[in-house]
Amino acid sequence: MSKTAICMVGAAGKMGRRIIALGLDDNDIEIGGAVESKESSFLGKDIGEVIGVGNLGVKISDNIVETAKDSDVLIDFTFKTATLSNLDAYLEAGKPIVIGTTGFEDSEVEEIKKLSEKIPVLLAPNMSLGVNLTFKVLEMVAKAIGNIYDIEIIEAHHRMKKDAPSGTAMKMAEVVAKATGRNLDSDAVYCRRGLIGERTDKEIGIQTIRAGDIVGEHTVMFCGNGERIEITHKAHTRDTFAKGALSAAKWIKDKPAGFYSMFDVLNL
Ligand SMILES: NC(=O)C1=CN([C@@H]2O[C@H](COP(=O)(O)OP(=O)(O)OC[C@H]3O[C@@H](n4cnc5c(N)ncnc54)[C@H](OP(=O)(O)O)[C@@H]3O)[C@@H](O)[C@H]2O)C=CC1
Ligand SMILES: O=C(O)C1=N[C@H](C(=O)O)C[C@H](O)C1
Repeated sequence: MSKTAICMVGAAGKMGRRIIALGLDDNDIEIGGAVESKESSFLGKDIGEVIGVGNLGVKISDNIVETAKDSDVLIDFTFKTATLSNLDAYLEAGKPIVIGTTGFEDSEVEEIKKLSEKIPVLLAPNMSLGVNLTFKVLEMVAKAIGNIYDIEIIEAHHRMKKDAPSGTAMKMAEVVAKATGRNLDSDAVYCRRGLIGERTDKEIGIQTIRAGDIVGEHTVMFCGNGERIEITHKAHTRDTFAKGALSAAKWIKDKPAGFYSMFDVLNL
């Protein structure tokens, strides 16, 4: 297998740093480029120096199109407004792209899907094997008992996370809503306070915790009278997501234009 050169957009961020560090340990990956925002204090610095592994000869740039020239695949872990404002540059770069950024509204996902008519795009709110397997388990459980038992989703993340609920929690909600014939626009309840009255059968509760350095935890509860099932995934390290992003980059390198997810990479 020939090597896959990656251009990391959001290179100095928490995920960008781990993807580059693990990429350096991977014989099938090369670091082709590193991109940060126009305002970044890291511009012009070597990404290897920034992540503490010594000079790699890869300077951090704010020019996506130029930087992507030395890469096979782009990887974006930034912030939703950054991803959306970079879409034109991604099209001009013309390389396959893996997007791990979260927080997109449905209309914004449609914008990303438009890009996938021209280039291969993989969008996934969570790149871990365990979470993607959990999506499948949730579909099965929700189909079996989701219309008899109450469904609640709880997610917990570190204090620096900017979007809520997490992209993973929203995907879990989407999976159980689809499996039980519900509509998140009308049936999702994001937090409760005050004289809220009895719970309805249809609602899917989605609760958010932000605290300390929690990497990422998701629990979906199916609660009946006399018992409950809790399906939980806990990420112990960001490397779990970073490894998934690198697998996705290798997988998408030779794919035709289209809209892909981690299910395609993992054959789920
Ligand atoms: N799919 C998955 O498996 C996972 C997804 N995520 C998601 O990935 C995203 C990033 O997470 P995380 O790394 O923790 O966040 P960070 O804030 O640590 O990193 C984001 C990086 O992107 C940079 N950035 C901002 N705007 C631009 C721009 N226009 N062009 C290039 N770079 C830019 C930021 O710079 P600055 O700080 O200067 O703004 C920062 O360095 C989030 O949406 C998160 O939810 C996270 C983990 C796993
Ligand atoms: O911001 C994070 O850290 C994470 N974000 C993703 C999400 O929003 O689902 C995935 C993971 O849980 C970590």
